[in-house]
Amino acid sequence: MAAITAENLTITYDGVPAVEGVTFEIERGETLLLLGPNGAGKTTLIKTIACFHREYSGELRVFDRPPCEARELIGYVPQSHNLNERVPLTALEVVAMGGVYRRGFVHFKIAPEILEKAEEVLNFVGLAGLSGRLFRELSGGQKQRVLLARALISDPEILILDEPLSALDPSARAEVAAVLGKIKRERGITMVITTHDINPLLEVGDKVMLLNKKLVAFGKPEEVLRDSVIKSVYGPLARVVPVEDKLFCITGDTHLHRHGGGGR
Ligand SMILES: Nc1ncnc2c1ncn2[C@@H]1O[C@H](COP(=O)(O)OP(=O)(O)OP(=O)(O)O)[C@@H](O)[C@H]1O
Repeated sequence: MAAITAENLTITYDGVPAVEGVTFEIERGETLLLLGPNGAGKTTLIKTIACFHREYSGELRVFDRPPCEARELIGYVPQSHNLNERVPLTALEVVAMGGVYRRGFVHFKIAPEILEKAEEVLNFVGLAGLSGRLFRELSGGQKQRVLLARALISDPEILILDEPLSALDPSARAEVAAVLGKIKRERGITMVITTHDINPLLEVGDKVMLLNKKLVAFGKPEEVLRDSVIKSVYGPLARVVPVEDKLFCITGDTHLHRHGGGGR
């Protein structure tokens, strides 16, 4: 069954297109890696799938429903969390909040079954021992895993992640990528993940979309990650090279610059 279907989808802000004429389909359980340069429309597309943005034309279906009728199926992890870190919330409380909000109202006291579920998902993301630690005192990779747990607590059918690896160092990126792989293998959740750097995520990606306002390419990683395709968006120095039997995509985009993995 298709999890997400888009046909000739154009998304606008006050009539100005940010995403134009995009057609694609993602099956249940597949992971889509959404790649593209700054301003390509990645966040716009995922916000529209998650019903945070509604100005679009063409067809968009989430499990065969309009996005705004499928909201309870979607877990969304934004690029920067909206938690006020001056409030001393523990990791467990942050995760439990995901379970509370999903029910449409705010409790002052979190129900024991939600706390129990929060412990379970924290364990799933490998943070069982840190449930009592203050969120603000965690490392970047640990925070990102707590935010994943917060989205997982409501058992979403689709998990949408906006740049889950940005601002993390290489070892934290590998940690978070490993948890995403576990979510895919063990929970079979459909995922849409935006990224500037596709390399740490290639293992989890079933499909890759290269977006640059219009859809440049869409398909299996080996179909999309070809020199000619990558060069058409990122310029003549971009390329795809095999490294130890895996593809490595050099686009000159953020992470590669910051951490010296190659690039322009
Ligand atoms: N709220 C908004 N109002 C008007 N225009 C917007 C709004 N949000 C985004 N845009 C425009 O839509 C286009 C796509 O932006 P979007 O944030 O979706 O790109 P992106 O690929 O996620 O970029 P980045 O990688 O830099 O986050 C840009 O031209 C941007 O200026």
